[in-house]
Formats: sequence, C-alpha cells, structure tokens
Amino acid sequence: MIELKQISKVYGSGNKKTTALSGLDLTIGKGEIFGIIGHSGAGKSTLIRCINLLERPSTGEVWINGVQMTRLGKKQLQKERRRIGMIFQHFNLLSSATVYDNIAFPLRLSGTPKSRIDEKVKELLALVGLEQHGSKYPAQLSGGQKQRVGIARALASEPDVLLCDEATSALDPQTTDSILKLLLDINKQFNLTIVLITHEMHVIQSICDQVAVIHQGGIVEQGPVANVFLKPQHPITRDFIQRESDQGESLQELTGTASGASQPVKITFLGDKTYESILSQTVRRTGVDFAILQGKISTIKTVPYGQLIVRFEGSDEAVQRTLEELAKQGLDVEVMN
Ligand SMILES: Nc1ncnc2c1ncn2[C@@H]1O[C@H](COP(=O)(O)OP(=O)(O)OP(=O)(O)O)[C@@H](O)[C@H]1O
Repeated sequence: MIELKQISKVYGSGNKKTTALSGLDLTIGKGEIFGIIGHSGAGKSTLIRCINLLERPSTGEVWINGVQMTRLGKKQLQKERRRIGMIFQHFNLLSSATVYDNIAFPLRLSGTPKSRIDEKVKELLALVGLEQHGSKYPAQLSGGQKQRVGIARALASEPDVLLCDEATSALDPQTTDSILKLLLDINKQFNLTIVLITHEMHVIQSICDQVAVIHQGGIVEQGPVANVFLKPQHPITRDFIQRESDQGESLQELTGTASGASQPVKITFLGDKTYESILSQTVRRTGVDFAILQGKISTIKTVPYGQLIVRFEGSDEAVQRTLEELAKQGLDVEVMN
C-alpha cells in the first residue's frame, strides 16, 4: 500500500517560488492500477516522482508497505527503491547498450550472479514479447518496442510497485493500446501495484481501477473509475470527459433546436444492464415516447456501460413515473439543464 500524507512541494525560493503540490493526501491499495490525471502543470510529474523520492517533498510523509520512505537514510532508500520500478515517456534507455544489456543493467548493479541475470533477462524478454530483439540497440526499435524494454528493465528487480510517467504519451493510439494491455497483464500476473500519470482519459478508462484528478497541486476528485467517469463532480473532470467524448458542442446544438419543452435526460447503464431492454420495456408500461439526442456504448476497463441522452414526450406525470421506474431498475437518471 502507498500512502502520501500531506505532501507539499515548493520549487525555488523567494519571489521565484512555485508551489507544485500543496498538502496532498493519497492512498493507493496493493494490486490496484491507480491513474492520476491532470492538465499540464497540475503537478502530476512532481507527484509521481515524490513516490520514489526522485523528488523530495518539501513537507509530508511517503509510506510504502508500512515503511516511511521520507525517513530513510541514503543506503536504505536505495534498497527500498528496488521495490519501485519506473517507466518514462521517452523510455530513458541506454542508447549504447543492447536491449539485453539495458534489461540486465539493474541486475548487474545489485550484484546478481551472471547465470541468474541471463535466466532473468530471457524471462523478461519473453514476458514483453521481445525474444528476437535482445541483441538490437534502442535506435533499431519502434517506440512501442522501446517502451517494452523500459517495462522489462523496470520489472528486473521484481518490484511491488510500477510507476508510469506518461508512459504512452509518445506513442500512436494502436501502440498505446498494446502497451496498456501489457501493463494490465503484468498487473494481473504479479499483482503489481501500478501508478500512472496521464493527461488522457482514454488511458484511465482502459486499464485503471481508481482515478484521482489533480489540479493546481491538489486532488480535486477521486474514486473508482466508473464513479468518476460516469458522474464527474468537478469542472476539471467534466472537462476531461467532454474532450474525450467530443460531444459537448453537438449536444448543445441538439438540445437547443429540438422542439417541445421537456428537459433532456441522461440515462446511464452499467454492467449487464447495458445490454438489457430496460428502457423500451419501461416506456411501453408508462406510455411515453422518446427521441434519442445522443448515445454511446463503451467499456470502463472490462465493464460495459451505455449512456443515452433522450427527450421524453408525454404528460408530466407519465414522464416523472418513467424516470422513477428507470431509477428503480438500477439505471442512473439525470435530468439535464
Ligand atoms: N524543477 C522545477 N523547478 C521549478 N519549477 C518546477 C520544476 N518542476 C516543475 N515545476 C513547476 O511545478 C508545477 C508542476 O509541474 P509538474 O511538472 O509536476 O506538472 P505536470 O502536471 O507533470 O505537467 P506536464 O503534464 O506539463 O508535465 C509547474 O508549475 C512547473 O512549472
């Protein structure tokens, strides 16, 4: 488990001071994939680098599996850091070393016997699907392959935690998805805790269990991804979701031009309910009609969800009864303004 308690980070001094993090608390459970999303300058990199103390917080405590990292001396910190792997946006590979040697590097550093290194590197090459590429140099690899080397290197010391600093931001969408799938597989296989920072909601939606939204150095909203994604509370979260779905403008146009006085209603279906005929059965009973203004079906991690924006047509009483019946059957119903 990772616990950050009242973490602040101030860069510089005097009138050149920048407060990157201010009094931030965060708890990340063992085996979770925890995403931290925020705009540029929100404090994401500073936050993730405070977890392994690549950046020392100005105040506050960092606890990992019951060890207070912020209290450790240099030697102990070096030892504890082996339990925390990290991958980077620009991979940070040694360009003059082969793929094999890049992966072997942390093992050699910790004095692992040669025969064990060979065994481990081969195991890791297979894990990340690069068995045929051990003797190549980073310049001979694609971006996705470079990140696979980064992941293998980070896993060499069998860490409990993997920190991902914008690990897919330099990759195209297809490669991004293959790297996210690899991270998900590794999380399942080793029950590895993964903390990732990103500015892309898609990354959060694809693999994270929990999400925290960071803004101006503080967490403004957090929770299970389905809760935050489907019922965002903070304007910054809403903004991320709107950008991702790219639907904000068209909804305004649709609701502005549609005839009739009734308000649009957003209906959210989660899990198996996504594929059930709850809406059609309900309106048949209550006798209202509806027009669909917008709709989408997608998944959050592996859970399907649907979101429909509709305008009901019928008497006020019948529309009200429809909303109540939908809510009773476990759908989330929100009358939009
Ligand atoms: N080494 C530094 N010295 C001074 N200020 C810094 C330093 N690193 C970061 N900052 C400042 O701290 C704030 C948070 O920066 P940080 O890099 O953590 O944000 P971020 O969310 O990761 O942004 P981005 O997505 O653009 O990388 C910013 O105002 C930034 O200018």
